[in-house]
Amino acid sequence: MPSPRRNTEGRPLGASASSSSSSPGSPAHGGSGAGRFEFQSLLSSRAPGGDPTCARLRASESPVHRRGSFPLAGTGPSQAPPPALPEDDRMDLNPSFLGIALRSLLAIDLWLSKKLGVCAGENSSWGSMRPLMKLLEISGHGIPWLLGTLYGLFRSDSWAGREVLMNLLFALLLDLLLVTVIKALVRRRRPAHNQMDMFVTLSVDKYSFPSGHASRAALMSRFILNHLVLAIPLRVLTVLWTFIVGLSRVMLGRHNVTDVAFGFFLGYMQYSIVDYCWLSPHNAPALFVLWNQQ
Ligand SMILES: CC(C)=CCC/C(C)=C/CC/C(C)=C/CC/C(C)=C/COP(=O)(O)O
Repeated sequence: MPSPRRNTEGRPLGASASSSSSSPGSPAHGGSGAGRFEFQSLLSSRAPGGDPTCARLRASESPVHRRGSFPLAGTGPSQAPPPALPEDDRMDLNPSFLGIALRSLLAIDLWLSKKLGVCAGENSSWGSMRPLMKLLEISGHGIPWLLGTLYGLFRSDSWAGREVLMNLLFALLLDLLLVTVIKALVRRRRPAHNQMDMFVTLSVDKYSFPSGHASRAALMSRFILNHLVLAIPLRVLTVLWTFIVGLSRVMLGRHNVTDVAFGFFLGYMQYSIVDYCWLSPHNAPALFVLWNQQ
C-alpha cells in the first residue's frame, strides 16, 4: 500500500491540511505559514487524488482554473474534476500583500502614537507641557477660525477682502463637512490613552480619523500662504504652526499618527477644491448680495 505523501515536517499532507485548514492564521487560511502551504501544494500537485484543500489552492493559482476548466496534472481520465470554487474562497487562501502591508502599518502607527503620546495625561512623562499643547489645540479649533472669519467678513470694507474671507468661510465649512463625513464613515476610536477633555466638540469627534485639527491647519496655512502677502519669517512660522498643531494632536494622545497624516493630506486637497471653485461676485453674486445693497 503506498504510504501517504508527507510534507517537509514529515506529517501526512492530507492530515496537515484537514486538521489545520479551518483555523484562522493557519497556512490554508493564508496565515503566517502561507509560504509553506504553497510548497505543500506544489508537492501534492503531482499526487493522484491529493488532498482536496491542497487542490483548491493549486487550482486557485492556476490560470487555467480562472478560465473555468480544471485539468489537474497527473489526474486520470476516470477522475471527476473537483468543483470550481467561488471567487471568495480563493481570496481566503491568498493573503494579499496589501493586507499584510496595511496591518503592519497599523501596528507601527499604534506603537509610535503611544510612544509619542507623552502629554496624554497630567502624570505622563511630559505632562507639564499639556497646557501648551491645549493652547495649540485652541489655535486650530474650528470655533475661533469660524468666528474670526465671520467677524472679518462683516468688518471688511473692501471687495477684495470680502471675497477672500467669503472663500475662507467656504473652506472652513467644507473642511468641517468632509471631516465629519469621513469620521462618521470610518469610526476609528481615539487612542485609549486620550482623555476626552476637548472644548466644544461635535458628536463625531469621539472618532479620530482623520484629525480635524490637522486638516484645518493644513488648509488654513495653504490658504494664508496663497492669499496673504507675508514676509518670509511669517510664512515659515505658518508652516511650522501647521506641523506643531499636528504633532500636538499625537502628543496629547488625541490621535494616532496616521489620523494626523491623513488630516494633512485632506486639508491640502481641500485647498485645491476651494481654489478650483473660487467664489467671486461674478460667479456667486447671491453670496455678496448683502454688500451690494449698501
Ligand atoms: C459659525 C458658522 C457659520 C457655522 C458653525 C458651524 C459649526 C457646526 C461649527 C462647529 C465647530 C466645531 C465644534 C468644530 C469642532 C472642532 C473639533 C473639536 C474638531 C476635532 O478635531 P480633532 O483634531 O480632534 O479631530
